[in-house]
Amino acid sequence: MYELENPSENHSCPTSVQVTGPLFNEDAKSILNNDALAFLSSLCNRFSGQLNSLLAERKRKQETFDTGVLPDFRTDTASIRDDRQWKVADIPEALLDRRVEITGPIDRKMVINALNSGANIFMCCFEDATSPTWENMVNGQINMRDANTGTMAYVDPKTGKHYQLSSTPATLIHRPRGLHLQESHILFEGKPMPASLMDFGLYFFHNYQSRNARGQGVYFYLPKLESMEEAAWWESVFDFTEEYFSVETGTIRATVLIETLPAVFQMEEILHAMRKHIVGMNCGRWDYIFSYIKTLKNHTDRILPDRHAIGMDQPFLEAYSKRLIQTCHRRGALAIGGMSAFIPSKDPDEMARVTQKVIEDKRREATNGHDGTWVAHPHLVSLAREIFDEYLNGATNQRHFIPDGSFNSEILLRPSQGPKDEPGVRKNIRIAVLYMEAWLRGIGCVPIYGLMEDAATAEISRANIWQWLKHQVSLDDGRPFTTELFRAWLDQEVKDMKASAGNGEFRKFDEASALFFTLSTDTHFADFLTIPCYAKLE
Ligand SMILES: CC(=O)SCCNC(=O)CCNC(=O)[C@H](O)C(C)(C)COP(=O)(O)OP(=O)(O)OC[C@H]1O[C@@H](n2cnc3c(N)ncnc32)[C@H](O)[C@@H]1OP(=O)(O)O
Ligand SMILES: O=CC(=O)O
Ligand SMILES: [Mg+2]
Repeated sequence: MYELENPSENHSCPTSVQVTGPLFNEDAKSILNNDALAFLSSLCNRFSGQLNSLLAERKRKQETFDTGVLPDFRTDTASIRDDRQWKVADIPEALLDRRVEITGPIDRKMVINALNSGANIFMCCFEDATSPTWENMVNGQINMRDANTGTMAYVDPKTGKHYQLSSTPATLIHRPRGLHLQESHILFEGKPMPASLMDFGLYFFHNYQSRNARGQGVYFYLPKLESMEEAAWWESVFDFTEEYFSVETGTIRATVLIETLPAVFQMEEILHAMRKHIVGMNCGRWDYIFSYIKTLKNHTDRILPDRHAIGMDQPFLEAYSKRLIQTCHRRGALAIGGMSAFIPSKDPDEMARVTQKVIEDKRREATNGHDGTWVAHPHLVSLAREIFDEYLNGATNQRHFIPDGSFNSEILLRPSQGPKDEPGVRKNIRIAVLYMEAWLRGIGCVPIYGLMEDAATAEISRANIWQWLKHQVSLDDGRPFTTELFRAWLDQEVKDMKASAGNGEFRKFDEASALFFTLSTDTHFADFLTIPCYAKLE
């Protein structure tokens, strides 16, 4: 049994938790009220120590991969995989039809636009698409609260345009920050609290009643898990929370992103560990590609070619998608596809190309057996819906379909071929610097060269460059890719970008390029670029 604190009592502020960020308005004060802080304190008290051990275990595993060991299926959990009987809990009605899911950052206008977009689901992203300034994170919670009570409205100060929620909004799913991130504006016992617990805890605290009033539970997308132990940790957080607030087991429902290479070898175990709360898994393809590079960074036989040559038709990615579908459908869970990063263009020729790319991607996913997919922009919702409608033929999902094949470790790890050239390096430099520059200004998702770029996609550019430098790969024209060459190209590109950006707009260029140079040339590969960037955020 847990020691419960009654949430209806008016707690005084728990001394173990200290808010150091400003409570900048009445809404911010109400989000961080004493009862909410008491709950955060209970979560930290019970779960932050375990979280530190899980993060230490990630490092330990990575050290073995760095010595040349390859990820593989676990022998100690074979009985979970071999037992054909168990299934995940029944999926609630509100989460059965997920043909189209729009994702987006947490600012007020975007939240309203996404909820009104006609998609089945809106995955509101506190992770890849958000730069976690204190103001962004607190405002994000205010927006979530108002979205769930249905009272959300907004007037754009630039255009005067008025926004309000439609009567049939998408179902809201909250994506908290990953386990690796901390929130430096809330201290638990004097140290920054786990960001995942802050986002999860505040979202649950402020929304479980309004969601219950709509006849729905509280839904989460969980990012960047690496093992069944991490899944079991989340399951305990859910059990604890449901007991703390005296709500039914299964009030919380989660969809887990399979977006790390270690996790693809433990999908059944993750479903099993979370079987009371999990409803599905999602192919978070961008972080997955990043994780492939990161996990295998020392393996010279698996260096990835240029980022732009890595599409879902690569054998290792095709196998990942199909194995995820096979695993989910066998266990009664949904298998959601990933994000095509193409975004609409005002140029008709470019728009025709984008449309074709998105159609190809969504067709591939529907044919593989996914139950639904992600889009990055409201204008792509109907395109994705038409394709899934066509393939699902009137049904809301295709859980009955189980792809054939063994999708073993050989194919999941199969090396990829493709170009390694100067234009690829230069593009990676530009994307990484432009993205980090925006992030340092509090913007977590930006359109760059017709693609949506967020923390996951920018990581691929950063990791591509680090890996090529570490191994001094030979470019296709025969030149070794050295630090000197990189420095010269980085300086040229930054000069160019500054010139075309105009005065004042890109205030953080120098900071971003200095950080990027260090991240790319350091002998130690930083686990996530957002960790050193966060230290510079405010
Ligand atoms: C790898 C992953 O993790 S994927 C998941 C995380 N990433 C994301 O969620 C990315 C989501 N997409 C976006 O953030 C945006 O589409 C961007 C930043 C790429 C482009 O945004 P913009 O430059 O504003 O695009 P654009 O000018 O075409 O927008 C047109 C309208 O659509 C809205 N819009 C665009 N994308 C979205 C979105 N994802 N959600 C809600 N509204 C959106 C804009 O707010 C704008 O609204 P307005 O006409 O009322 O002003
Ligand atoms: O979160 C999604 C991804 O592709 O990364
Ligand atoms: Mg991701």
